[in-house]
Amino acid sequence: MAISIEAARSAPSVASHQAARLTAVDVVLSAPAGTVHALRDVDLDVHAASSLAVTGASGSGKSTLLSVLALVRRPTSGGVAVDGHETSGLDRSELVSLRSSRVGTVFQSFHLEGSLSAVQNVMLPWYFKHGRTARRTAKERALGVLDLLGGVHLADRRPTDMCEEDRQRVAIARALVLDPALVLADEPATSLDRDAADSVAELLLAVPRLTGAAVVMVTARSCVAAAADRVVELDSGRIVSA
Ligand SMILES: Nc1ncnc2c1ncn2[C@@H]1O[C@H](COP(=O)(O)OP(=O)(O)OP(=O)(O)O)[C@@H](O)[C@H]1O
Repeated sequence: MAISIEAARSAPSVASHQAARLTAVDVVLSAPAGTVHALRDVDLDVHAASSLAVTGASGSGKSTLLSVLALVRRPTSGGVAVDGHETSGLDRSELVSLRSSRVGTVFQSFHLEGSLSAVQNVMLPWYFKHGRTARRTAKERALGVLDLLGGVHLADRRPTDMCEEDRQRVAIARALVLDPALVLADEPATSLDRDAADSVAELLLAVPRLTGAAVVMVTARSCVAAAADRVVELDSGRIVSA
């Protein structure tokens, strides 16, 4: 049985706290010509069940911000909390565990497994977390999320037999299958034509309403940013408008 929109809405809620919180975050990176201050004194609350667009010129720190939120890059200084969990005291395996259970990521180039059907792709994070023991539950959950995103008809198709918009629909479903508090997307529609890009952006911006997750999306398109609940603009690693 597919999971309905109502069931997804009643999934564990993050409403009692922020989906993510950055406090005075600095990221300093080593570069051949010296050091680069990729993020400077960034304070940011990502509210549960809301969408946030991140904009800024090339090199302003957008991808670095997402990598910090994804718990992939530790800040040089400052605090990061995801879904109410402070991360500064966590070791690498604890960070990986928090990321895999509470953060979903949507990649520009989909990163779907071509030899698997859509529903099998969506089930993958479930298998990594729970093993193959709960196969039936995994499939029900995957079909439910595909249904939620208007993609249940794609379930048995392989990524190679779909248009790019539908591939990204499947990739978004995969990002949602473990019911994350936070979904991150770094320019998720760059490789798509304008109409498909709009549909993908629309779908991502609907996720907070559909599942209660917060969505943080890097976008260069002002119309997409304007459709988000909030916009932050970065300039040389600083938030210049929020
Ligand atoms: N691995 C790295 N090592 C050193 N410097 C880096 C590294 N990654 C990014 N930088 C630098 O950090 C700054 C911020 O980069 P970042 O990729 O976060 O910006 P961006 O806004 O996402 O840019 P773009 O829109 O071009 O992807 C830039 O000056 C960049 O050159």
